Amino acid sequence: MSTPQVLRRAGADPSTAVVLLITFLGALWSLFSAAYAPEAAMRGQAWLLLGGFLTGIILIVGTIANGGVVNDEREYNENLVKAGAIATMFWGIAGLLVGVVIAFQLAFPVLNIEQFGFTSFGRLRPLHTSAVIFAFGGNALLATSFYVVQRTCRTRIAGGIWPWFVFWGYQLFIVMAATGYVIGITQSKEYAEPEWYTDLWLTIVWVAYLLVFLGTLWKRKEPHIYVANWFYLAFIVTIAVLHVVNNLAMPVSFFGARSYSLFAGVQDALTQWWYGHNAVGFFLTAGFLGIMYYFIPKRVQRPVYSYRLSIIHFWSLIFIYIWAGPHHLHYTALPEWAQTLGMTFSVMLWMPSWGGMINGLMTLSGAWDKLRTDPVVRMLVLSVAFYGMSTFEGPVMSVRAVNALSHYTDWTVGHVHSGALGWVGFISFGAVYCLVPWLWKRKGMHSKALIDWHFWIATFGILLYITSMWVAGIMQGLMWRAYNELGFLEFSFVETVEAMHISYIIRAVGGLLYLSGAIIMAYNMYRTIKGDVKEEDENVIPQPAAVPAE
Ligand code: HEM
Ligand code: HEM
Ligand SMILES: [Cu+2]
Repeated sequence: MSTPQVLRRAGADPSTAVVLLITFLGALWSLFSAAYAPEAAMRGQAWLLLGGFLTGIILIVGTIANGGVVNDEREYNENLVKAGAIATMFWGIAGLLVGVVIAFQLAFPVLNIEQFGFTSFGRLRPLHTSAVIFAFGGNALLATSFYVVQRTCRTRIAGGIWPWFVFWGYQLFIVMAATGYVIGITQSKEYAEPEWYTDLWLTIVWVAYLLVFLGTLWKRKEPHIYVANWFYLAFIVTIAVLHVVNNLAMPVSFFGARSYSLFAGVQDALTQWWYGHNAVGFFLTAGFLGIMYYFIPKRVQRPVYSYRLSIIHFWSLIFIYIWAGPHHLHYTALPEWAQTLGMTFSVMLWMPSWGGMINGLMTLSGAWDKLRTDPVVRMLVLSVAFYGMSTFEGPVMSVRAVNALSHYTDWTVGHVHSGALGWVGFISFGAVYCLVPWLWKRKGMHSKALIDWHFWIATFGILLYITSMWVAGIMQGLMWRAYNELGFLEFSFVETVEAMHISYIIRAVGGLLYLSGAIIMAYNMYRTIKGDVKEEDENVIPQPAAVPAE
C-alpha cells in the first residue's frame, strides 16, 4: 500500500462535512421544536436534544480543527470497540436496575409513587425493555461487530469519522427514546415506542452503520467472509427493514411529538408483531449468534465444530424466522390461516435453532476441561444452553393449544427472560470479559474469582426468575380458565393477582442477584482497565497483534 493512503486523515475527507450537516440540521430542528412544539413535554425534551446536537457539533468542529480523525490504515480502530464495551456495561446496569425497580413495583404497588408520573410502572416498563434490548444489547452488538469485522477482514473499519457518528448517534438515540418515555412520549407499539422523530434519527444512524459495515467487508484483505459477519449483516439489514416499515407514520405537526401510524386494526397488529417477533429473531438472536460464532471458538481455541452446519444454520434461520410473527396473535382477529402459518413456521424454527446450539456447544469438543478452569467459557456455554432452552420453549408456546394457556400470563415473561438473561445477557458478558484484556492489553481480568462470583450469583438469579414465572404463569392461566360446577368462573381476577404475590417477590430477588453480578463485573472491568491484574489471574487468550496484514 502506498504511504499517502496509509495515514489518511478523516478531517480532509469531504464526508465529514456531511456528518456536520446532519448534526446541524438536528440542532436546528430541536431549536424550532423547543419553540413551537404543541406539547409541553416535547418542548422540554427538545432543549435536551439541542444540547446533544450542539455537543456533537462542537466535537466534530474540534476534530476537524485538529486535522481530523487519525485514520491509520495499519491499525485496527480499537478505541471504538473500547467505547462500545464501556457503553455496554453502563447501559446494562441502568437497564437491569430499572428491571429490578419494576419487578418490585409489581410485587408492591405502592412503589409506583403516584405523585410522580414518571415513576409509574407504565413509563418505567418501556424504559426497562428499551434499555436492556437496545442500549445494553445494542451496544454489545455494536462493539463486538466493530471488533469482529475488523479482525476477520484483517482491515481497519471503513469510513473515517462515520463509525464514531454511528456510536455517538446511537447513544443519542437511546437518550432521546428514554427521556421521551419518562415524560410520556410514546407511540405505544411494544419495543417500538419512540415517536417519529426518534425513529427518523435511528434510521439515519442505522444506514450509516450498514454502510460502515459493508465498506469494511468491501476492503477486506481476507478473501473469505467469516460466518459471524453474515449473522451481523443479517441483523443490520433486517432491523433496518423492520424499523422503517413498522414505524411508517404521519406526524401531526412538523415540530411536535405525536404521529399516526399508517396501519390500522389487524393490519397494524400484524405489522407490529412481524416487527416484534423479528426483533427477537434478528436483534436478540442473529446478532448474538454472530458473537457466539466468533467468541466461543476464540476463547476455547478450537475451530467452529462444523462450518457447513453454520451456513445451513444461517440460511434456514433467517428464512424461517421471518414468517413466525403471527404466533403473537393467536385467538385474535387475525385470520386463522395466518395464525396457523405462524405456528407452523415457529415449530419448524426449533430445528435451525438447535442446529446453531449444537454447533456452539460442540465447538468445545476436546476442550471440555475449560468448562472447569475458565469461568468465561462456562458463561458462554451456559448462554448457548439457555438459547437452546428458550428456542425449545418458544415453539411449544406457539402451538395454539398451549398458547391458549400461556398467552397473557407470566409464562411469557419467564420465556422472555430465559432468553434475555440467559442467552443475550451471558453471551454479552462473556464477550466483554474476552474483549477487555484484549483491548486494554492486559494479561487477564483483574480477578478470576470475581468472574466466578458473577457467574454463580447471576445463574442463581436467572433460576429464581424463570422458575417463579413458570409457577406464576401456569397457575395464573389455570386459575383464569377454572369453572365451578354451575359454569361460573371459579376465581376473580384479584384472587389470581394475590396468588402470584410470592412469585413476584422471588422474581424481584432473582433480578437483584442478576444485577449484583453485573455490578461485580463492572468493578472487575474497572480494575482491569486500571491495570491491576494479579499474576495468578493471568489467563488471557492469545490474540494476534493489532496490525492488519498489508
Ligand atoms: C435484573 C434483571 C431483570 C429484571 C428484574 C427484569 C424485570 C422485568 C419485569 C418486572 C418486566 C415486566 C413484566 C410484566 O409486565 O409483567 C420485564 C419485562 C421485560 N424484560 Fe426484563 N428484567 C430483567 C432483565 C432483562 C434483560 C437483560 C432483558 C433483555 C435483554 C429483558 C427484557 C425484557 C422484555 C423483552 C420484557 C417484556 C416482556 C413481555 O412483554 O412479555 N429484561 N422485565
Ligand atoms: C425458536 C425460537 C422461538 C420461538 C418459536 C418463540 C416463540 C414465542 C411465543 C409463542 C411467544 C408468546 C407469544 C404470546 O403468547 O404472546 C414468545 C414471546 C416472546 N419471546 Fe419467544 N420464541 C423463540 C425464541 C425466543 C428467544 C431466543 C428470545 C429472547 C432472546 C425470545 C423473546 C421473546 C419475547 C421478548 C417475547 C414476548 C413478546 C411480547 O412482548 O409479548 N423468544 N415467543
Ligand atoms: Cu415471536
